[in-house]
Amino acid sequence: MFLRRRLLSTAAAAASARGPPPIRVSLTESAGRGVFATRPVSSGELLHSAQPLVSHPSHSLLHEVCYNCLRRKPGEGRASSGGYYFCSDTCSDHAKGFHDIDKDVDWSLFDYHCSSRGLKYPYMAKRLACMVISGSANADCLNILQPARLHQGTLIEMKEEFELLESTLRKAGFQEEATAFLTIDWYINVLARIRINAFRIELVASSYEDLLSSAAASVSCDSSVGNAVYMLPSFYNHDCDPNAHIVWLDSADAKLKALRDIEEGEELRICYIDTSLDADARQKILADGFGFKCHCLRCLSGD
Ligand SMILES: C[S@@+](CC[C@H](N)C(=O)[O-])C[C@H]1O[C@@H](n2cnc3c(N)ncnc32)[C@H](O)[C@@H]1O
Repeated sequence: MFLRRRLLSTAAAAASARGPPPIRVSLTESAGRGVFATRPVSSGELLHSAQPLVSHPSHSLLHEVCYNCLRRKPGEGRASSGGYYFCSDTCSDHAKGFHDIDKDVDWSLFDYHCSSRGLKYPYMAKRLACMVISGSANADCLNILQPARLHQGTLIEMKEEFELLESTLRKAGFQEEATAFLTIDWYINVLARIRINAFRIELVASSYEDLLSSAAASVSCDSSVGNAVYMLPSFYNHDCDPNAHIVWLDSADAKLKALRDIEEGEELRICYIDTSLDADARQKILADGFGFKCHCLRCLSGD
């Protein structure tokens, strides 16, 4: 057993020094597409990193984290003309597309609508809309991701959000051709994908100051710095006893890591929810939020 583990980790270490990430996306038997290991992977190994397709800070931390990468502001940050903080010139340059659009728009009605209802996903749709208007993203860039099935009540709420987003952008006077993509169908398509695929980002404290701010944030129930949607991480299926996990060190750049030794060909699965919940609570959240019944070994054992 010991020798096998050593061989596995030596092979994985040698392979990780070269080449592309040790994963491929293909069809599973019962959970749509999934991510599979293309070689043995050892516990703790970094599978790959991923940058967000779209992200947005939590509303309450809008001026406390980088408007682009969600890194926490260390004491005195550099405010931009719109009052947002960017942690570096790279982030400020990267955000130029959507920030040039959204800084001149009066978002007060849209913000009030979302913040008074505790809505976070419309902010990501708003950011994507600004990215599309600026030409830094395609309107259909999330279409490859799996959409959620939406209920009638949700569709009615989305129509209201859409009308606010659309009227806010129209009032700002953008050329009609730049906003031609902005239809109710576009909005529903985007939100349906964000609902299933968005990650709530909680940073791992990388310094004593970070530790203190995340401790303070957890007391005020604000431990998440924002939300983001990624491409590859969206193809990972769920398991209540996962063999991989997603972590964020100091920004929205995600790291996918193995939680144990993994064989070549094994499916890599992460846990979408709090693993400490009991089986009934887990099943309810997965059915309501993600639309599936979990048949993982842990659920089957009733744990
Ligand atoms: C983030 S996506 C994962 C990738 C997805 N399978 C695809 O084809 O794009 C989440 C969706 O995958 C499916 N899924 C994930 N884990 C599953 C599981 N353990 N059992 C059944 N379906 C699962 C569900 O439809 C869920 O809403």
